[in-house]
Amino acid sequence: MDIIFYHPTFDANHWISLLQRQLPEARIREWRSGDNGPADYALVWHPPVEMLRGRTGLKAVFALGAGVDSILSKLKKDPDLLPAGVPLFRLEDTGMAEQMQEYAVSQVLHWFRRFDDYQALKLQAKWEPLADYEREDFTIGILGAGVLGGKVAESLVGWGFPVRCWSRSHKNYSRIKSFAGREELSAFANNTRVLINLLPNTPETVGIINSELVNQLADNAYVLNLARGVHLVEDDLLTALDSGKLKGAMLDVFSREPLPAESPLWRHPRVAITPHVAAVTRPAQAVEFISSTIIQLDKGQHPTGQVDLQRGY
Ligand SMILES: NC(=O)C1=CN([C@@H]2O[C@H](COP(=O)(O)OP(=O)(O)OC[C@H]3O[C@@H](n4cnc5c(N)ncnc54)[C@H](O)[C@@H]3O)[C@@H](O)[C@H]2O)C=CC1
Ligand SMILES: O=C(O)C(=O)CO
Repeated sequence: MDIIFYHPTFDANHWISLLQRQLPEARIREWRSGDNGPADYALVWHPPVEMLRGRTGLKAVFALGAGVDSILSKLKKDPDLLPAGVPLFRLEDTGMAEQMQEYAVSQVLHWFRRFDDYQALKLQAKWEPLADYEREDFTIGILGAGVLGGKVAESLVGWGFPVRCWSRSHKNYSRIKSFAGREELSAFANNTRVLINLLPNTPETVGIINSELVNQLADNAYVLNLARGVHLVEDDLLTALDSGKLKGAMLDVFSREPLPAESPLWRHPRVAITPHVAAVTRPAQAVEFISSTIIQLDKGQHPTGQVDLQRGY
């Protein structure tokens, strides 16, 4: 079996040696421009069109991340980016759920324990104990209840918060309230105090965190955007922060990355920012998932993780 690998920044040698350990029989190489040699599988991130053009003999292409929005948006502009009929797989969890849980739980607890208020008081040298927040007033609403959103929901239930999620179809959770479809979005938003976004970027989800949605949240709500910048209408967020509807926001992703220095988000006192690091690809776990998927495909099985190109995730 021949495997080609391309990533603009990852250490290809490290990935190839991890893959070789899992798939000792495979011939694995870093793809470079001009390489038209044989390939059964391709592992890619931001691949040049030349890499996969016409490779209809591939058994699968693996995206080296959870979100496939960038590859699908480039595919719309250039249908040669992926060979027709070849399945595209994405990473499912591979260590990202744990990272998302760490991020979401730590920030929810930060807001719940009013560390944002105490930081503001500290800057005024004020010693002032504040009233505690109650968990029942701290409903967490998670947009997207997939591989990552589902795990984040479970961890917040473990901390005793009321948790609800919103997805395309209803989920059968015992302690998480499930809402589905546009018709239930308002009911989901109503009384949500912390809105966490873990949706994929598709034409249906772009701009979903806008004034209309934010105005339906509980007063003094918070927004945690962990998915993609285009989900959030940044001007609407700033308006809601300045009107007092929102108490704070923590953003990991932005419609333009890196976030330009002139963005008012950098200077807003109630906006916290991280540079798209909520959950990064972990090579060893990703390689384990990819190798096991390859083995299943070679046996004619139907592993999970295949992207539905029509649905867009
Ligand atoms: N900030 C970061 O570092 C990272 C961000 N991400 C983002 O997180 C996203 C989610 O990842 P996974 O949980 O693995 O995806 P997933 O595909 O397992 O879950 C997606 C969820 O969104 C729901 N959904 C999709 N379209 C919908 C619609 N139109 N209406 C209602 N619900 C809808 C699905 O029902 C599902 O519950 C990725 O697509 C990626 O953009 C992923 C990894 C790292
Ligand atoms: O895997 C993804 O989709 C990411 O955003 C990685 O940072």
